[in-house]
Amino acid sequence: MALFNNAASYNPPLPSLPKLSKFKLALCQLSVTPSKETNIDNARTAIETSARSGASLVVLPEMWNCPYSNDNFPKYAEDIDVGPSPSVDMLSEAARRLGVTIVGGSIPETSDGRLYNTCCVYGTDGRIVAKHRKVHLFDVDIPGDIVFKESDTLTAGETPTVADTDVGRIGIGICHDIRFPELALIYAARGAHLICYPGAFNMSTGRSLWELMQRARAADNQLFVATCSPARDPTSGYITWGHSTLAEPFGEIIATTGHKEAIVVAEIDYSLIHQRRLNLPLAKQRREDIYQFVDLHRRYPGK
Ligand SMILES: NC(=O)CC(=O)C(=O)O
Repeated sequence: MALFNNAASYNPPLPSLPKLSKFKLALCQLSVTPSKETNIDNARTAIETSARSGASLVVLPEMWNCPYSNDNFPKYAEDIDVGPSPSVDMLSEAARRLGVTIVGGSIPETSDGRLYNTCCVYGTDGRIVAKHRKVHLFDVDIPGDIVFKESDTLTAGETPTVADTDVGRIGIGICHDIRFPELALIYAARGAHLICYPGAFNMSTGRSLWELMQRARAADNQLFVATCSPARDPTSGYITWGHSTLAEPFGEIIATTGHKEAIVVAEIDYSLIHQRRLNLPLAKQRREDIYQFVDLHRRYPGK
């Protein structure tokens, strides 16, 4: 029985290797304070430290410039396209000055009267090469534990996002986006080497799901997955799990950290993608005679 309409064949290409196929990645697990200026200064310092450690790719957390709450999102929001945007200016300047690619975590974005949870990717020339607006908003209701409704203030993005950079093709998801294997499947089908998920899982979902989700997305799609969380602040209204992590194409964890402020530096070698896909050729074993994959974005580009 076909579960999906036969519009596209899911046969992820072996992605060709980018300019830099072996490089260091840094995950900056930043403390987030009520002062946006302090957050921007801290992020700049962490990026500089990462570059000094030899990182070619630096990843920041979800909502690194703004304590995570619906009250704060409008107060800390920046208009990325029109400006002013001190967070974007800092990231762009740092990427260019240090010659690193930056997956700029996420910040609240204001645009045409709406708010989004948005991640920009910066090339080594400082230009924004991709902008991802979180497509799955985090609405959760676990009575006695956690209630949060991003949809009270935020609007969901409409498209998957792939960035072509010096350090490969990178698919972007923001936190709750990691729970949707379909998004990761699209990135794999488009030849991504790595999926980056800036994220801020909380103490409840973090314990049970944070590691599981990233290892699953890496193993399902036989590519690298990197997550980057804010550091845990037990006094905050929304306490984050931490544990920023890099997983490889078999789902093994290459590097991770605890819940305090930290920079995780680890080496990525994309030849492992080829090796793992030879070891276990899932693309050839897939039963497209009984189920098929539809990449709706490819079918309706621009939607
Ligand atoms: N910020 C989020 O999307 C949080 C999330 O997904 C969680 O599980 O916590």
